[in-house]
Amino acid sequence: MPLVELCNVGKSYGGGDTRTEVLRDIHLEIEKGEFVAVVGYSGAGKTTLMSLIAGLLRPDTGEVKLNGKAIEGPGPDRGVIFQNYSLLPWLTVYENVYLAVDQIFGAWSTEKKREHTERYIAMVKLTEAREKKPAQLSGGMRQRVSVARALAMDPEVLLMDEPFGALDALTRATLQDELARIWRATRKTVLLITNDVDEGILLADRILPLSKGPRATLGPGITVDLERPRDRKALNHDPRFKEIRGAVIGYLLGPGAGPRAGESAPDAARSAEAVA
Ligand SMILES: Nc1ncnc2c1ncn2[C@@H]1O[C@H](COP(=O)(O)OP(=O)(O)OP(=O)(O)O)[C@@H](O)[C@H]1O
Repeated sequence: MPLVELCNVGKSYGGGDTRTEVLRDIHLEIEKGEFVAVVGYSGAGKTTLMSLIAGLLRPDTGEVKLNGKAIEGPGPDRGVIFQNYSLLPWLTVYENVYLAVDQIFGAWSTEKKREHTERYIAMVKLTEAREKKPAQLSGGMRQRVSVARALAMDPEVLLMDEPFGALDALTRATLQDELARIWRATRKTVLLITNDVDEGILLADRILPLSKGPRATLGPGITVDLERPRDRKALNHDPRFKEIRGAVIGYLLGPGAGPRAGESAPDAARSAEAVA
């Protein structure tokens, strides 16, 4: 049984003349321990898809399941990381993570909760910044806190919605490498939503392209059979990497999947268009 399963899912916003069908016929299965990336156009419905799995939205049609059971709302079995950090500004790095640990593992001894908190802060290399408040941190550091907090809650699946989208290119690359390292160490099930094709290929086992909206749907899964750990510099010269990139971009730019007015293309597709 897949850990996460979406079957024939559809979602619209609004009603009457203003009704927009954002997602249609979404089928998705994620196995335990798998790292899946959904890559798609801005405005196509990526956040809507994530919110359905997070339990923040209900589908109009179809079913969204975790471990075979319909998702009724948000829960600690799904750790969600959004683009805009969502940390509590009046708490330190340590307190932000500890609060989440305490909510989930309230029955543990204080000592055990402290150790657990410290371990995840160390995992994202923030031990030295543990007493700082979010306003004193860079965007990359804030997002590391979000990752530590989500992982410390030990969810069954980590849902990441454009987690590095607000970061500069160098910080983004560093955090991608850190996420890859953490994933290798934890083998946590991850669903990453991104508009960056290369990010998806660098990190995931499988890429699912999301076609243009409205009525966006997932294209055929593309397996990323590149050895790990993956070296971003070496990948640029790897023929298999280029093949996978070509397949994803080919689908996204192909008939029926390209951008419509008001939407922007995923990063690599945009540069592929410029070259073409
Ligand atoms: N609450 C809402 N009410 C009405 N329309 C909405 C609502 N939320 C999203 N939409 C519309 O649904 C479409 C998909 O939005 P969504 O945020 O899921 O896209 P996205 O792919 O995550 O975009 P981005 O990459 O820009 O964040 C957009 O056209 C958006 O304007």
